[in-house]
Amino acid sequence: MTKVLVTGAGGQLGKTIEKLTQDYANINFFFTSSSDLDITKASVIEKYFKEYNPDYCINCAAYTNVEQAEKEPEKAFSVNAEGVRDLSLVCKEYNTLLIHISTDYVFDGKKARPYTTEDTPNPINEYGKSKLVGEKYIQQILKKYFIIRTSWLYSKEFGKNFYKTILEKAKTEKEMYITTQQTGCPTDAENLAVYMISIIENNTEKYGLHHFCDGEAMTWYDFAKKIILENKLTEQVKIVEAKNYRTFARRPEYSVLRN
Ligand SMILES: NC(=O)C1=CN([C@@H]2O[C@H](COP(=O)(O)OP(=O)(O)OC[C@H]3O[C@@H](n4cnc5c(N)ncnc54)[C@H](OP(=O)(O)O)[C@@H]3O)[C@@H](O)[C@H]2O)C=CC1
Ligand SMILES: Cc1cn([C@H]2C[C@H](O)[C@@H](COP(=O)(O)OP(=O)(O)O[C@H]3O[C@@H](C)C(=O)[C@@H](O)[C@H]3O)O2)c(=O)[nH]c1=O
Repeated sequence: MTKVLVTGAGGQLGKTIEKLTQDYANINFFFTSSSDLDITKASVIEKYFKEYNPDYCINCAAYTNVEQAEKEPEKAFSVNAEGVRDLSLVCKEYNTLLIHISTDYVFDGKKARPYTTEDTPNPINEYGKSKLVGEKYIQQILKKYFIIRTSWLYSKEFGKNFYKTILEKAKTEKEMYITTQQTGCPTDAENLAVYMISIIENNTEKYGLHHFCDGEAMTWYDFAKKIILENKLTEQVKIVEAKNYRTFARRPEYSVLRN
């Protein structure tokens, strides 16, 4: 049996992976949440690896609050950069293959065509900066790894995401103002989870940096309209184009990833 340790498993992606595990009888998953395995505590990481000795570690642990990261960047860096560094060091010690998730927000959004893995990142917010440092640590410490950059992740079931926020807002608001100033690819967490598990199942050796998204580029405004349509709420709520939706963090205007 292949042993897979999943960190940050209480979040959107971790829970999505957990839901799929019954389809993979030859993989033994071990799920840990932030309260069991805190990746900012090196000795705790070490303890879990010693006990479980995993073949793979899927790291879903991250500080993902883009707005809040501007106000407390040190917290974002502690998890997304230093935590990832310490996890990589333990992966090296135990010969565990790390599958790590990164983000489209490592790019500045000035390009007009899909970003490839060859494009130079230049993050414009603290979340993106912290995730990029995390990527660099992995590349420095490990010879073999998978870094999978994805974008605009949503699960209809788990966690906090734009899809669920729009449905929640639709319960109380008649009009919703949604920005047209960013373009990206919404990605269903289930598709990403299946992709990551397929790397393990197939013993894939295409190590390195990869981009994975669902492939249909749109603005957040387009995505909100889609969500409302899909949930048959067009009579109840109107989606209004916003050109100046104010946020604390800057976000890339264009962050479509080329798969
Ligand atoms: N959400 C998105 O739109 C996108 C996400 N990504 C990346 O995908 C990955 C998964 O994101 P997603 O599931 O959506 O995010 P979530 O915020 O839903 O999940 C992240 C999980 O990490 C946990 N966590 C936070 N700090 C620590 C820590 N120190 N040690 C262990 N666990 C910790 C959180 O636990 P707790 O809640 O208890 O703090 C939470 O359960 C992340 O790497 C993220 O950067 C990439 C692109 C898009
Ligand atoms: C709720 C809401 C948001 N917006 C805007 C704000 C922002 O510019 C954009 C997206 O909003 P959110 O804050 O939900 O999304 P955001 O937190 O920016 O999502 C990002 O999360 C991190 C973790 C990633 O890695 C990215 O790929 C991306 O998914 O939509 C509106 O215009 N109207 C609204 O009513």
